[in-house]
Amino acid sequence: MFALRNLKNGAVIRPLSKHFKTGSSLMREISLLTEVDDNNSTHQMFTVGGKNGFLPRQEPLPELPEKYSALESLLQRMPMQLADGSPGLLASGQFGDAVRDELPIYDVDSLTDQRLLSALFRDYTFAASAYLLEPCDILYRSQSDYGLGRKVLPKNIAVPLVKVSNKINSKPFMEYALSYALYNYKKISDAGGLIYDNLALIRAFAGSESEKGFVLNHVTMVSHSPGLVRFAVGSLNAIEANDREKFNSQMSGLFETYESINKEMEMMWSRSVPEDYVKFRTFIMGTKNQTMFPDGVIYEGVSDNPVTYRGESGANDSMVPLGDNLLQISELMPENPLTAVLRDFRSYRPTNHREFLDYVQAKAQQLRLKEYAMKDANSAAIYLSNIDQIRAFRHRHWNFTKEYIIKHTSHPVATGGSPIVTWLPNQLNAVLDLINEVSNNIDRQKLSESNSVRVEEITKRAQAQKRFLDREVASLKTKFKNQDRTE
Ligand code: HEM
Repeated sequence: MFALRNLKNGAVIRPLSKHFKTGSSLMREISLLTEVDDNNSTHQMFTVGGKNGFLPRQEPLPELPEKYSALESLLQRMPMQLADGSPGLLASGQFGDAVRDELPIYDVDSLTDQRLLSALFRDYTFAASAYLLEPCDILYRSQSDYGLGRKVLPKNIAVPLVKVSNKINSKPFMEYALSYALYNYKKISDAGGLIYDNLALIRAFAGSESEKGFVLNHVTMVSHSPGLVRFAVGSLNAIEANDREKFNSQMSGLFETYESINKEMEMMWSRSVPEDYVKFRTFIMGTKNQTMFPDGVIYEGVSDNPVTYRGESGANDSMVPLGDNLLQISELMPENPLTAVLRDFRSYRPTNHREFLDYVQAKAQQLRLKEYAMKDANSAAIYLSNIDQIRAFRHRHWNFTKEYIIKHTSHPVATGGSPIVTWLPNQLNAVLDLINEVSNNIDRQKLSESNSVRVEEITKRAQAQKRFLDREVASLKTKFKNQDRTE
């Protein structure tokens, strides 16, 4: 059995149970583990830990076993451009026919090995998205219009996909962590680290350098997340022990980790060319709040009732939500339909991530992290610096969205189903407002010299960005329709 102790280096948090509820008295139920039983193949792949952070606890399985060779072969021949430069099935619009002709209904009933189940989930979701969106991609390439997707997911994908999803507790659709990004990398050299030059993609739609850069840049950012997990838990523990010095050092560690993540994010510009993004983006679109699927999708052999799901999106990453929850930003988001989308996004992630984030949110509320930070001017400055890192992330991210998407398409909805010009600014605005509020409540006289300069810089920048953002969104709203529509 696992020992329930505090999180330390190398620890994982137990795949949480049906028993978890948010509420102060139930906090202990998410007791943190100190030992990983890597040999236990029935433990889910995504267990948050001080060693692996938000990445899977074992490297993703890069290739399916021989028994699934028809699926493996389809996925290897699928990308627009294959490794040798020749066109794949999606380039000629032959993927759908190949699925119908070649793919048996694999029996997955007896499977319990989570590493294999996760690989099958990744691969069936790739096949499902390619199948459903292939007609949209063909039309978009000639007319910059997505038209309609396929309405029925055939049973040779739908049936095993739903079964595998149930076994790993996810929705039966392409997902950020479990499919496209965080379960889609392999190391080139086993001995090497999780750095960009040592990583390759397992599956792809376009097969281009830009798609590789887009996906793997997420992975290299998330490779810093073990620090986030350790410092977040450390900050909460420090408040519980009323140890201000430790609180400040843990929050400083958190700040430095976010800074490294933001620095890594900046590499996106050189690793993935903005003009290329719309070429593979079609395949990561969802079926919810998208014109391509006005009636949803029927999963043949599963149910006659159509279903819809949000598409793959970094919005399902856990690093920024961790900051939002720990720093008590989440509860300050405005109550509006856009914020409801933010909450809905949070259900599209591995269960253990979700439970960890819920835990952090409830614990930060219970311990009143913000209030604790604000009681001491220098703690407040470090707290503000962390909020500023969340701002830096959202600000750069908004710039990505303008350069990679808004400049190249008039489609009004992002892959996750959020309105393209209002949703991201909704959260960025809330963070800018919070910076203003926190900064106004810091007693500047009590700050060290360096913290004084830091607070001043952060405040001025946030005020300037706020003025600019408001004008920018007002202008963009005149060009994009239905930007208040979220369902
Ligand atoms: C070219 C690069 C990128 C583009 C064009 C882009 C685009 C978008 C868009 C349009 C959304 C809105 C949600 C939706 O899909 O409906 C979104 C959300 C989000 N993406 Fe990205 N993204 C990029 C890179 C990244 C990276 C590298 C990360 C790192 C993990 C990331 C994390 C997020 C997060 C956390 C959100 C939610 C933002 C919030 O809570 O305010 N994205 N992204």
